[in-house]
Amino acid sequence: MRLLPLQQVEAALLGKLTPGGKSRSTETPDDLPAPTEVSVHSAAPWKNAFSKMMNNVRSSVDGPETTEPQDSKDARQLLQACSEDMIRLWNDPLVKQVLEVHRLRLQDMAGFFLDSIERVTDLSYEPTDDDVLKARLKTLGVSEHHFNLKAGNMVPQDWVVYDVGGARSLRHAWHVLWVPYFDDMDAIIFLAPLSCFDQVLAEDESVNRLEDSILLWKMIVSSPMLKKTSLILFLNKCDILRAKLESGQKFNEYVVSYGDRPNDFEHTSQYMKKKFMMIAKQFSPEARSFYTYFTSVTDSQSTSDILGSGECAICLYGKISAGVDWCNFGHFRSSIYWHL
Ligand SMILES: Nc1nc2c(ncn2[C@@H]2O[C@H](COP(=O)(O)OP(=O)(O)OP(=O)(O)O)[C@@H](O)[C@H]2O)c(=O)[nH]1
Ligand SMILES: [Mg+2]
Repeated sequence: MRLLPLQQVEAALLGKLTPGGKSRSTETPDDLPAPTEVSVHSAAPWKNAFSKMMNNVRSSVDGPETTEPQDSKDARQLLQACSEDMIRLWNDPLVKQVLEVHRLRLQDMAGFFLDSIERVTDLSYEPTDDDVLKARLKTLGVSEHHFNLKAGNMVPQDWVVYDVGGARSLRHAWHVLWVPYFDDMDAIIFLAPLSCFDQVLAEDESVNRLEDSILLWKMIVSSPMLKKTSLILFLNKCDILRAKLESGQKFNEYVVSYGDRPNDFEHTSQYMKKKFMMIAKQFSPEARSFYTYFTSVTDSQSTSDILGSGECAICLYGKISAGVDWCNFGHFRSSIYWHL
C-alpha cells in the first residue's frame, strides 16, 4: 500500500514522455487493462521534452535556483521515499520464491532497475549511458539517425540508419509504405532476440515471440523488393538466454523441434543460427550476402567491438557503398535499415 503513490509517478512521467501525453498503449482496446508503455514516435519532439526535463533536474541538483516543475520534483521525492520499501520487497525471500515458481525473471525485463534501486532513486540521479540502453522505448514510426563511424583501419564514413518499430500493429505499414522505400538500402540489420523462447507477444498471447521473429525474418528475406539488400542478422539478448538456461528453463519445452539436445547456450544458439540461415537460403529470391553475429547489444563494450572490428559486415558494406557511390554519384552515402 505504501508503494501505491508510485502509480501517480508513472502516470505523470508517461504523460510527459509519450506523444500527445497518452499514458496507455494504443494497441489494446480501451476496455482491456492495457500495460503502460512509453513509446517514441519519430515525428514527436520527445527528445526535446526529455532534454528539457533532464536540464531541469540538473539545475535543481546543482544550484539553489530551480526551474524544475513541481510535478517532476514531487516524482523524484516520491521515488526516493519509496526506495527502502522497494529494496525490501525486491530482496524478500518469499517474493523471490514466488517469482521463481512463476518463472519470472524481472531483473531481465526491459527497463527494470531492480538491482540498482538505491542509485536510481537518489535525488541527484542522472541516467548513465548504460541506463539509457536498458530503457524500453517502443518505436512507433521510422526514425532516421545520421552518424559518422570509424571502423577498424578504415576512413570514417557517414551512415544513415533507419529504425523501424517491430510491434505487430505496425507491420502492415511495412508492406505498404516502408519496404518499397527501403529497396535501395545497402543492408538490413535484423535483431532477433533469442532469449524470448519462453515468452508470448504482448499483442497476441497465443503467439510465441521467437516463432514470431522467425516469421518476420521469413517475410523480410523473401520480399522481392529487398532481394538485392544484404542481410546482417544479430541473434540478440544472448546474455538473457544464457541466464535463463542456467536457471533451469528448458528450451525444448517451447521449441519442440529442438528435441533431446543439451539445454545449454552453445547448442541452443547454434541451433537457432542454423534455423535462421536455412530460411535465408531457402526464401531469398536470389543469392545475397548474409552475415550473422551473436550479440548482447546492451553490453556497449562487446557491441562496439563487433561494430569496430574490421571483420564486421557493417564495415564491409561501408567499403562497397563507397565504391558504388564513387562510380555513380560522386559522393558517399551508406544506409542501413534495421528492425529491432
Ligand atoms: N539484457 C539485454 N537487454 C536487451 C538486449 N537488447 C535489447 N535489450 C533490452 O530490450 C528492451 C527492448 O529494446 P527496444 O530497443 O526498446 O526494443 P525494440 O526491439 O526496438 O522494440 P520496438 O521499438 O517495439 O520495435 C530494452 O529495455 C533493451 O534494453 C540485450 O542484448 N540484452
Ligand atoms: Mg525500437
